[in-house]
Amino acid sequence: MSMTLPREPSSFNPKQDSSLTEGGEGKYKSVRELFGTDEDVYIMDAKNTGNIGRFLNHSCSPNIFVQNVFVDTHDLRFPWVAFFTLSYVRAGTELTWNYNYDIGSVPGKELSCYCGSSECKGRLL
Ligand SMILES: C[S@@+](CC[C@H](N)C(=O)[O-])C[C@H]1O[C@@H](n2cnc3c(N)ncnc32)[C@H](O)[C@@H]1O
Repeated sequence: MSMTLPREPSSFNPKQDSSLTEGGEGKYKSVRELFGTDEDVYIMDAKNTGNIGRFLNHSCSPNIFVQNVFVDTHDLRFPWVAFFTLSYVRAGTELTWNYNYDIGSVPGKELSCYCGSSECKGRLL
């Protein structure tokens, strides 16, 4: 018999988590500053921890796509972020998705794309 523990939305305040700060200085840069103070946003940041999905690379010709799925609540703020294949994928093939970042949207940040696709746009950011 398998038991499934209830999955609760968690709250997280980076300013209260001492593992993310060192000597009062922020150890990791928060992306919260990219949003306005009046914007009520939830950010899923897998930089330091997360499941295997955080290792999926971007490709300009991806073989999977991402979709929000509502499993344990219909609260739009707490979807499961699910990946589905776009077509048959042979075992051993790297799974990649299109990050769909807006190139030039993060001031001072440029990221070249190395997906290797013939349709590569050359940049992630
Ligand atoms: C979600 S992580 C993917 C896993 C990461 N490659 C790793 O080894 O931990 C996203 C980061 O991987 C890198 N990355 C993913 N796809 C890329 C691509 N097509 N070209 C260049 N860098 C990529 C970028 O540094 C990006 O910020």
